[in-house]
Formats: sequence, C-alpha cells, structure tokens
Amino acid sequence: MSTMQETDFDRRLNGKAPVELSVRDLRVAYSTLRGPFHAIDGVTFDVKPGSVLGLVGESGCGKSTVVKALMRLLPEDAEVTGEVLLDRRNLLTLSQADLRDVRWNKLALVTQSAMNSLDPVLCIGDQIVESIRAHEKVSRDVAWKRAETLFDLVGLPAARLREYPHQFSGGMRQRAVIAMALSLNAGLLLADEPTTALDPIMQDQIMARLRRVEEMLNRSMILVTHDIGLVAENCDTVAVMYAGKVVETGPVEEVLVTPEHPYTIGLYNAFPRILGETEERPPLISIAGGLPNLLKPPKGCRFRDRCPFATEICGHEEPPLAETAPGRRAACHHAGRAAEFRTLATRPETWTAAAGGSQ
Ligand SMILES: Nc1ncnc2c1ncn2[C@@H]1O[C@H](COP(=O)(O)OP(=O)(O)OP(=O)(O)O)[C@@H](O)[C@H]1O
Repeated sequence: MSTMQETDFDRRLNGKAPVELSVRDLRVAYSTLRGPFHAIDGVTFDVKPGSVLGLVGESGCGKSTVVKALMRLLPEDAEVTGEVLLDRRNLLTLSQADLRDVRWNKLALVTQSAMNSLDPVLCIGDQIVESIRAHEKVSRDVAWKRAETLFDLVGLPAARLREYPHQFSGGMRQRAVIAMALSLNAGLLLADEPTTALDPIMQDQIMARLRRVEEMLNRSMILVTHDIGLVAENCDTVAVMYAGKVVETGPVEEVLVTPEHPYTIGLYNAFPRILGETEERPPLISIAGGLPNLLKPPKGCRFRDRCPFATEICGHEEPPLAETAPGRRAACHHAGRAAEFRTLATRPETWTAAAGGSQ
C-alpha cells in the first residue's frame, strides 16, 4: 500500500498538470475608520500553465493584497469583488470546504516571514511530515520519504531533516519552507518576497533553485517582489503594479527592454543592473514622491503627479490597460510616445522637474 502511494506521489510530482490562473477586475477595499481603503482597484492578469509571472511594484502598491485575495486570506470585513479563476473555478465564490481542498492541492504560499514560523521544538522533517499528513492519508514512512525527495529538490541533504530550525541558517530555513510548500504538489506556487530577508548570494541561489524546481515539476508561479532584477532573471511575464492597479504587463524581455508606461521606465532606471560590455552605466534615478491616498483615489492617472510626461488628459481621464502590441498592455494615454520617454527618462533632470511640478 505504502509503495503504491509513494509511486503515486512520484508520478504526480512529475506529471501533474500546472494550473492556469486568470484574475479579472479584482477589487479589494479594506474597511478602515476613515472609510474604505481601495488597496486593489480593478486588477486583471493571467498566469499561463507552467509559466512564472512577476508581480512587481513599490511597497504599498497592493502586491500582498493580491496574494491574500488569491489565497482568500483577507480580513472578513474587506470587500472583495471580481474573479479569481483557477482552472476556470472562481476561488472567490468557493465554499470553505472546497477552498480548503484547492488551497492545498492547487495553491501553495511561500512568504518572507514563513521561515520564522517553523516550530522550534519539532525537527524539520516532522514538520513536513505533519503538514503532508494533515492533508493526505499517507503513512509516516511515506511522508518522510517524500520529505527526503523534497529536501533533495531544494538542495538540502536528507540527513538534515532530523535537525531543528535553530540548527539551520536563514537560507536553509527558507529552503525548508519551500520544500514544505511543495510537499502537497500544488500546481501554482505564490512566492511573496520569498528571498527579501536574505543576502544577495543566498537570494540568487534560492531563486535559481526555486526556478529549477518549478521548471522540473512544470508548475506555475507568481513571484511577488519590489526588485525588478529578480523579475528579469526569473520570470516569463510581468505585471507592474502602481497604486492598486496593473499599469503594464507583457513578456519580461519586452517589458523590461522597451517599457511603455512611465512608471515602469522609472522603476527600471531606479535599479542597478548588469551591463553589456560596451554599455555605459546610466545614473540610478529614483522616482520622487509617493503613492496617492487610496482612501480617496485620485481622478485620472494615478501616477500623474510623479510622471514627467503627464499632460492635461492624465488629470481627468483614467487610462485603460490597453493592448499596445500582441501580448502587451499599458495603462498610459501616451504609450505611443514610449520610445521618446525612454530616452528622456535616462536624464536625472527629467525626473527632478516632475518632482518639482507636483509639489
Ligand atoms: N488590513 C488592512 N487594513 C487597511 N489597509 C491595509 C490593510 N492591509 C494593507 N493595507 C494597505 O493596503 C495597501 C497595500 O498593501 P500591500 O501590503 O498589499 O502592499 P505591498 O505592495 O504588498 O507592500 P509591501 O511590499 O510593503 O508588502 C497599503 O497602503 C497598506 O497600508
């Protein structure tokens, strides 16, 4: 019996179909003493089976709220509308019983704080075994064998399953958490800033490992991060968020090379990157100003106060997330002038003038 279950897991590990996710017009308003706070305001994106989507944007733009909405982990008084279609079933309308099933079978979450939530008094192997057995009727031996396979996948020696969290470094703990997240073989992994707390070398190693596992097991993944470099290295497509909206989306190699939304252009300028041999290092330019107050979302384009290219229309008409080329969308009235903007945006004075103008 146990051998059969083991074989079954191995088969599933290798053969389970990746899931497809379609988020349509997702809106989340947190209930606050000062009224509804519109943290997410009409977000639409897709994750194709087996691909990695990067959800990128500065702190507070609503990335974690999207993840919590997908996992249905938002506070009860938050108002949530729209559709989250996981293999065409809307997660937002599932019963608690169906949701429990979906959460473990189709969705798994890794957060930056997860590595601190390991139980200090249980060895890591027992924690993985418990997590597996809480959701599947398998023997301890079978679950332990699976934990060994998973440790191997994330690059940890199986012998260390018997150790306790305090015996692991931060990077090893995060790998253990990833192994645990993979233990039920979910088709979509939600990785919310999975490496932010680690040093850059460890960060690279873990992302490379995660990406390899994801490719090997043919999983879909959403990588949530404020770091555009991580997106460049690890994602197939990207959705750039600003103030509760997706402002640009498309294949990573296109969006990051020829960004069309001024916010994406600015974000790209603000991050150091590895240059080609003949390339000169451009200055790093930060985008002055901050996010608008979403208790009273502004009319028009939400980026306009920080945008060096804003014109009159941006102040009163909200730009739709419109197709600009096959597979690419940008929410900017002036997306057609993006090539000109990209040139101007490499000059620090372009952004200084915008900051001055918005004050
Ligand atoms: N429970 C809540 N009640 C009210 N407002 C909230 C609540 N949770 C988050 N927010 C607000 O919603 C906005 C989006 O927060 P969210 O955590 O989703 O952003 P984020 O892009 O993930 O940021 P970070 O990278 O800092 O986690 C923020 O302005 C935040 O203050």
